Amino acid sequence: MSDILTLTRPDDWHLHLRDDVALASVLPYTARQFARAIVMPNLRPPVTTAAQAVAYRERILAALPEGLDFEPLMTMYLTDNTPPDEIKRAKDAGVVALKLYPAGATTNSDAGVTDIRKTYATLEAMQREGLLFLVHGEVTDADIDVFDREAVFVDRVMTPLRAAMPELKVVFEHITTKEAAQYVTDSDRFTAATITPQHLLYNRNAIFTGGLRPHYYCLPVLKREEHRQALLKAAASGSAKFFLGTDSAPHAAQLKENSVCGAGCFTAISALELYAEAFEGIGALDKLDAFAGHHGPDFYGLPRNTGTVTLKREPWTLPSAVPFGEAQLKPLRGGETLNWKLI
Ligand SMILES: NC(=O)N[C@@H](CC(=O)O)C(=O)O
Ligand SMILES: [Zn+2]
Ligand SMILES: [Zn+2]
Repeated sequence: MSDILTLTRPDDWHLHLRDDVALASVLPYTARQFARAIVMPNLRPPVTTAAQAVAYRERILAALPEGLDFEPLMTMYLTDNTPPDEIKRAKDAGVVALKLYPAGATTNSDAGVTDIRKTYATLEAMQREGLLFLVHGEVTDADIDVFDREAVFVDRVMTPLRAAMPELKVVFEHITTKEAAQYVTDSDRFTAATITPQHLLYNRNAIFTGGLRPHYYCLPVLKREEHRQALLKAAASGSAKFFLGTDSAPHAAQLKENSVCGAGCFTAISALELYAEAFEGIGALDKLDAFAGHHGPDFYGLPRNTGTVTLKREPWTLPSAVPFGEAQLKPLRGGETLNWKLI
């Protein structure tokens, strides 16, 4: 059993960096591990135009500490009213993808899409221009059980969408169920998925162990053990359709530990260590390099990174809280021991 793990320098294909002082607080954690990240556009107000994406990119680069080499890959927030002609401007501005937030599905999704068919002309423009479509895959109907929202999304939205837009590259973000893993496995080369560390490491019991644990609450919510097993199998299958996307989603601790707790787990501080633990747990450490460093750039049509990062088997204790502007941020697993350490 080796105590050193050298990986192709990875990218994070799903990341929330927020803005202003929050951005400055969390960006260094990502930039020390990852060469690039797909930056989510669910700011308040959301990043809905190419010009806003360019301005956000500038703010990220301005917040990047000296000496860290990191490239933010920008996305835009799709609304019912995103004009098809904004897609050309997006492409010219270097935007790589648009994001679907079904209205009401998750954090800052109130400006999201109310009916995907309203956006088809814009999706057609994306298909033409080669922009990717990133999907928060949950239906929002109040009569659908929160644990079933992803599986229902597969039938009600994904299947018709793929039929209508067969050559649009779609990333089913942060998948959490065996239904989604199966759907992506069975689909053609235009569909892929990201998987978070928390959905590989935990089932829904983690939210309820000894009391309600807000820092394990994200959306889509953690599922039953059989789903976690299906995700592990997909991630370690070697299939190029599955790749790393942390969905690291910082929320101030006082807002997580509240009568209404926002959805999101902060994992950027120890992302690679968490993935290493998950892959090692099923004896698949040899599959981590391709999952973290190859499949993402290949699907996006970008070059793989040339550098490497190294993890060492060395127990260390994750801080229980870190600064988040004036507030505090509590990492997933904060205060606990991790077995791998990025060096
Ligand atoms: N995953 C989450 O629970 N939260 C994300 C939004 C998202 O990715 O759905 C956030 O922005 O906080
Ligand atoms: Zn989401
Ligand atoms: Zn997210």
